[in-house]
Amino acid sequence: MACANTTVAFNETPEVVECRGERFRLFLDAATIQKRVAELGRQISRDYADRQPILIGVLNGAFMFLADLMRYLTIDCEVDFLKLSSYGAAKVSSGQVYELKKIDADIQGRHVLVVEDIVDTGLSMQFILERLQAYEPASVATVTLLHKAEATQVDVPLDYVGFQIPNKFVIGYGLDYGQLARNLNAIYILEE
Ligand SMILES: O=P(O)(O)OC[C@H]1O[C@H](OP(=O)(O)OP(=O)(O)O)[C@H](O)[C@@H]1O
Ligand SMILES: Nc1nc2[nH]cnc2c(=O)[nH]1
Ligand SMILES: [Mg+2]
Repeated sequence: MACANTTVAFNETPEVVECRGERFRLFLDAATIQKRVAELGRQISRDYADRQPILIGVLNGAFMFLADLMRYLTIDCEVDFLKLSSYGAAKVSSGQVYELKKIDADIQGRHVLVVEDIVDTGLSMQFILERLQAYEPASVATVTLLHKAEATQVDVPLDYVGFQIPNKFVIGYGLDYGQLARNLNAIYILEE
């Protein structure tokens, strides 16, 4: 099944998808993802029981994970977004992080949860954490659905991690390949 020019309905999870001429194999199915996101939601709700955090989603990749995670939070919370770009259309990080949109919310004195789809080299998360400190939040914690520990080059604190994954390129559930494949309901890994 191709994701470049074929519609994959939200309830379909093929074993293999083709995107921009590359084959990807099913790695984390929708049920597995939802179960883990629910666990993270429960854990964050417990940890923030006496606080009202603001979730900062990192566009574009984190939009789907953030939307699901918020629905598993049983505490009052707010949301805002910033937008970065580092991967471009490639399968490896450019090593350069660009800020494409700043946050709008005033986070001074607030409890911030940075929500990422993936921490790979760690350069995006490092850039975000440095930027956010300037706004003097009361606390900052990080949430990432995926972590490629083998690829992480910098020391960034990760407070909530959904899945540790191998150092391979993945797509789906918000993660793109040249802007495509974000709409897949599961996560697929590059076949080499
Ligand atoms: O740890 P790193 O090596 O910095 O990589 C992680 C970042 O790369 C991807 O975003 P990207 O910049 O490709 O933009 P996108 O979110 O719009 O897909 C991903 O969504 C993370 O934000
Ligand atoms: N789609 C995608 N984006 C990334 N950004 C950093 N790592 C990855 C990855 O493995 N897949
Ligand atoms: Mg991103």
